Amino acid sequence: MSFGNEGYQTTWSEDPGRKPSRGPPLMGGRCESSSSPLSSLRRMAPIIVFSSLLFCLVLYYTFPIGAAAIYAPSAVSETTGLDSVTTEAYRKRLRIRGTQRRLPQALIIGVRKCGTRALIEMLNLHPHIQKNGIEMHFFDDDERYANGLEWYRKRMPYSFDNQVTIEKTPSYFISREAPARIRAMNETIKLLLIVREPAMRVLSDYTQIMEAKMRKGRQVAPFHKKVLTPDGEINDGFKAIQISQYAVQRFLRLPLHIKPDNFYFNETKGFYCMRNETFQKCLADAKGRPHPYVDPAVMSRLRKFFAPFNEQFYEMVGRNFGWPSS
Ligand SMILES: Nc1ncnc2c1ncn2[C@@H]1O[C@H](COP(=O)(O)OS(=O)(=O)O)[C@@H](OP(=O)(O)O)[C@H]1O
Repeated sequence: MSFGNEGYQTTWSEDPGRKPSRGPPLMGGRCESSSSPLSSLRRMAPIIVFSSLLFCLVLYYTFPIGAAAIYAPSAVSETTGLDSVTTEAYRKRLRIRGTQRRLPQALIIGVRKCGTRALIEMLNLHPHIQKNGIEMHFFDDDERYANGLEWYRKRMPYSFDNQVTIEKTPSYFISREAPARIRAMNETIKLLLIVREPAMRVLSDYTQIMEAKMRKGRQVAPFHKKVLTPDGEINDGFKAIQISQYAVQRFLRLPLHIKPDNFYFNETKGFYCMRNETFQKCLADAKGRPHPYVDPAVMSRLRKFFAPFNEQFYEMVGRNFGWPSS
């Protein structure tokens, strides 16, 4: 082949799959151009693309989330070491490198119907928190407890070592066995207790029980018949009333992260809902059910009954919640 345009074009025209290039060749005819860096690169291109694809596939199937962790290092949060992709993947319980399942370092131990779900969901906005989504009933259920701590640990979500794993089971608060068992696991564990005006908590508890029974087509005694005895005394044999007689305490010592902006009031729902950069959510309809109408005199009776217990509780936690006493 000759140098110049002609030779160059001839070279390409021998390969009908390639388009002729405009202008002169960089280096003479076929033989010479095939040894140029550019044409070597051209020949190598399919091999490079194929090898890269193969490499990505191997990487993807070996470390499904590893690829996401490598991708976007610039988006990694300074405080958490997590980027939004890995956080999201993490929340879906996929394992990423550097994570493992850990025993909880904090527990929401109650109180039932006092906003325990709202509390765990709101805490979970903090990137140093990793919640366990379901109530484990590990410390208050003999059969589950007999499975051992390793069984419990394996049911916890994956977390980084700078994250606090948290679980909520409100009935730990009313279990005789749970305190000693929790202490045996970790005597420095943080316990969180959320409380609510006790008479209203009883009504909330009753509403849930009532709804569950009605769903099964069963009869439900009206509220006043559950909370008062036939001679008008407080029925303190009613479990919901026993649960509302509080005691215990709190705290986590985490860097400040969750801010007022993370909450907004939803007029329709009548409750605060949550949001961050990537999502917003309200709790499901089972939270914040409309309560049945109750004679105010019955609520007043309940409040009088709870008043001395509340005083003891205020003293114990060093805070007066100012709940009504009539
Ligand atoms: N943000 C937000 N959204 C919805 N609901 C909220 C919220 N904050 C607190 N609450 C109150 O939470 C009550 C339910 O409490 P729990 O989650 O502890 O219930 S449970 O024990 O897990 O069944 C639920 O009780 P009811 O109103 O009686 O349904 C709510 O009053």
